[in-house]
Amino acid sequence: MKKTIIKNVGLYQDHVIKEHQNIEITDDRISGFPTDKDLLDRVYDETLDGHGMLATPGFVNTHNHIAMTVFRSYADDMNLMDWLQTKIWPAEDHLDSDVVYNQTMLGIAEMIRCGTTSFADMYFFMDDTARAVAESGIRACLSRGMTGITPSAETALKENRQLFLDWHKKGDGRITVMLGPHAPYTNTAAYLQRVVALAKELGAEIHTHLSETKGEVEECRKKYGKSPIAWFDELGLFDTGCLAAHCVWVDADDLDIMARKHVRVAHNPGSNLKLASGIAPIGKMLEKGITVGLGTDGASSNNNLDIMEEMHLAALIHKANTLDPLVIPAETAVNMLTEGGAKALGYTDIGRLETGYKADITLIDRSGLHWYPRNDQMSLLAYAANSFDVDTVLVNGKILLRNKEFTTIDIEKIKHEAERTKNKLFASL
Ligand SMILES: CSC[C@H]1O[C@@H](n2cnc3c(O)ncnc32)[C@H](O)[C@@H]1O
Ligand SMILES: [Zn+2]
Repeated sequence: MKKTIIKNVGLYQDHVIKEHQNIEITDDRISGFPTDKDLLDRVYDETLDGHGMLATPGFVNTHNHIAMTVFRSYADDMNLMDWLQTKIWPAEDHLDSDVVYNQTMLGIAEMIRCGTTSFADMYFFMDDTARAVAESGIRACLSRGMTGITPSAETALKENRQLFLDWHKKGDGRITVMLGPHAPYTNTAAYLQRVVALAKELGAEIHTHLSETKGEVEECRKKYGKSPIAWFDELGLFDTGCLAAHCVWVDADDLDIMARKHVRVAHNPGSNLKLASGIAPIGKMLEKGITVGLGTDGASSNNNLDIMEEMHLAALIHKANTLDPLVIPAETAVNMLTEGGAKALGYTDIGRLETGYKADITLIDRSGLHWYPRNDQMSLLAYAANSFDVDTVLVNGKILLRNKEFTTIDIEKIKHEAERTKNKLFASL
């Protein structure tokens, strides 16, 4: 049994920050909030000084294609379909397991440095992604992306099944697996029905892209006479639980279906802006009680994996889009970064700093000039803070970043390998 104490820290709970608190961790879970007096006769294996810091639930990145770090700043200023069809999909044919493993390590390091403790991913060579997750100590929800209209359709189904059998609830329980049908426009009804059958057989949830662009919705209506949300609902894709990325072009009927079927949304404001996809009606989703978390999407459409930036964007763009300054207040933005994100990934004991919850914790250094004067700390966190303030990151009670230094990752090796595998991939194009 390992006992860790975080002493004298600002504690974020239910949108309230209490100063001078202690957080006790036993193995992988928060075991209490002892008083200073309690600490006098307790002995700990590890002590973290939280003086000047704010402890928040670890940040959650609900939608990523992590190994796409290799395509960072490779194809910019294009819309989604041009970007996918002319640049990304042809280049992805040249990926291999060495590229995916090393680029995943780079992405994991970037996310940990930005305070992220868990992420959802959909990509290829997911066994290598799982290996990098297991080694680095981060938490992840992984799916093999599946496109039913390509020659890889059969292999993809087999690989996603095997990924589930090999990795679901593995890596000290840090890894979960979903099924990843890519999108309505890359799949057929017959293939999606096989995905649903597999989901029911395994008890697996679904991670997909839905209603990302106006063109996607128009094409779906023309082909099937209904919206992508209605089509996926009819095919049963929401029946075992679904994490849907984007949901930009959804109407009132779609929102009703999403609320009724408990579809959880990964909101990717940076990617939606950069690919000129549009702005999702997040205020309306929240009004209907739909769970919403934040995602970066891959590093090629963002172009970084800094989830605090997504929180800032989410806190700002919806105000301008709806002309309502109250649509996403500071505490809602912070909630999407933490608890909302954790719920979106299907976690039931992650996303809050409470006794019994997993010890996924981000410590934020509040010494920067932008943290002064101390008016409203929720506002400072949502609007003024940035990821350079992240000082310490714990996942499952284990310290992955301490005083802004990695504890499990050799960062120079990661940079070298990222450059090597990028050169290898681009030489093969
Ligand atoms: C089949 S694995 C995942 C697949 O998704 C592609 N992708 C990356 N970003 C997006 C996005 O915003 N919308 C749709 N598809 C996206 C990625 O390149 C892989 O091919
Ligand atoms: Zn995506």
